[in-house]
Amino acid sequence: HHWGYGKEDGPSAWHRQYPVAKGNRQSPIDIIPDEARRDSSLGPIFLKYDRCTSLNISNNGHSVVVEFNDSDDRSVIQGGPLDNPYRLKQFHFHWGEKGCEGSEHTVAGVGYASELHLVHWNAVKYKTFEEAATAPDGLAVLGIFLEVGDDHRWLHMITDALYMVKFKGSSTDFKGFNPKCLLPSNLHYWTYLGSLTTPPLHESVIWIVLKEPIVVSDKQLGMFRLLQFSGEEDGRRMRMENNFRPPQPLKERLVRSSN
Ligand SMILES: NS(=O)(=O)c1ncc[nH]1
Ligand SMILES: [Zn+2]
Repeated sequence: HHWGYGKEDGPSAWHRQYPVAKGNRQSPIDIIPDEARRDSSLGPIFLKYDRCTSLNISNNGHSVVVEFNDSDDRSVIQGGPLDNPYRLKQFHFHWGEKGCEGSEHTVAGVGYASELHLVHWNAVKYKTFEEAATAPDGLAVLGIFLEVGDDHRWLHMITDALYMVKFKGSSTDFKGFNPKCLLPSNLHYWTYLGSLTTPPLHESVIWIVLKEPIVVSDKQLGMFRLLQFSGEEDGRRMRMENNFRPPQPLKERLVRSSN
């Protein structure tokens, strides 16, 4: 009996199997810009992504995930709140069924249509992603909001592949993709200490959430909703949408802001 996003197995039920769901540094959160502390010691983030490290795109039953070769430092994020480079492991999306909700983080109570997460791990201090994923400074996730408007000129490279991974457990080659094409022009960000937003909800993430959303069309977002939570053999069709966790209590945390 696996976790999901439905009424019975969704975010409000996760604490039964994953008690850390009620922990002190859970994600996502509602980011309140006026309450974030502008921190001049927070430098710019640097993203060095190598197109040769992308491997495959797959449907894991919760989202669509693009995985990367993380055997060296060809694709890393560094700077900002990070003490060393963190290696890109995968990116994935969260989205809703209509334009006004679907992101995980919200900004002053307002949600976006979707949110892209680029997941990186601290390969300087830890030997494997799995080990890093349970350490308080093990992961760095870059969050990028997607808002609905014109077509995104490069997102079609992902949406064109979605028909190949319609069902849970499907995967296909996805070589030569550089996720740098999915970044907004401005890399100003908020940062805070949080967790994975899906089970096991480990409190191991330094979150870096970009202030500027990217713009994608409703048509492009609609392609994500053609994906299924369920496998090909499953009788019931389960459209993949609303795969987002709502904001969690901030507790004693401070959100910092780059300039
Ligand atoms: N949504 S998230 O980026 O916090 C995540 N990555 C891996 C598992 N969960
Ligand atoms: Zn995510």
